[in-house]
Amino acid sequence: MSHSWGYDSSDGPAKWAEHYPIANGPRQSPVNIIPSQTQFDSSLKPLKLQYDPSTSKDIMNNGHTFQVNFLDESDSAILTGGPITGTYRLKQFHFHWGESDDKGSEHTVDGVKYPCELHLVHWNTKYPNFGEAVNKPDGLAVVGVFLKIGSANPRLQKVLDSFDSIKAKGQQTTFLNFDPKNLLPASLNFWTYEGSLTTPPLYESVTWIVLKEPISVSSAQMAKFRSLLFSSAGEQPRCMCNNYRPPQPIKGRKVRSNFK
Ligand SMILES: COc1ccc([C@H]2OC(=S)NC2=O)c(OC)c1
Ligand SMILES: [Zn+2]
Repeated sequence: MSHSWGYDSSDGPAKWAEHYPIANGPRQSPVNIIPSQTQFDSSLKPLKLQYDPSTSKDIMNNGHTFQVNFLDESDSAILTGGPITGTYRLKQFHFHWGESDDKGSEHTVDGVKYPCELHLVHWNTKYPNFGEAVNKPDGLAVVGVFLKIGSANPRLQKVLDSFDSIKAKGQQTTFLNFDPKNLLPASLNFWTYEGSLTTPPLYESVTWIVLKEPISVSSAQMAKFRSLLFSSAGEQPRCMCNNYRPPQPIKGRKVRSNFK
């Protein structure tokens, strides 16, 4: 049975290595991206995200974040191009955020934290399913999108409106006809590097594709993220926030960009 973990001082990122020694591995995520130390790679292909809103299924509070799950039995919602070879299928997306607007993202840029970071999770169809792909070195491709405080983002509204139904851990509700393409910025300029899951089991299975351009979120919308709970219904309520891992050592890895 997997060991319970969280984000408090008693069970958070500083303690994960006790039960998940890969936490100190060679390709851990997130990392601090230092643009002046990244390398432009002209061989990187344009990123191609072909999503199908009819594949969105439900939205759930898993006790660590909330995630929107997608039907992934066919190549309806796929990621191709960029740094990856082959076809990766969209499985879910979720977010990480802080207790205040000055922190919350997992990746940082020149040490700058954003209030929130979106992860669009895709698995390599060379494997039969997500469960088989999740621990393979080329198993996953996660597109990371920063959220920056500004005007309210109407494209987040359907997600925010579902929060009353998934306030507590384990709660889930139908979430149909949502197009995650609407959560992407105008530019698909990206940084890419080889990394890992950012929570236990911390598998070193992720090709990271972090978009340079953030999308907007208002401070009021961020406050709604913080209305969710880590705790189950009936338990002492614990605010779902600060569910981010800090940047990990780069350990000689190169971060490449598809832009100059
Ligand atoms: C079992 O599936 C998992 C488990 C953990 C993660 C974490 O790794 C990243 S990245 N964000 C997370 O919350 C995951 O995301 C792809 C998928
Ligand atoms: Zn994540």
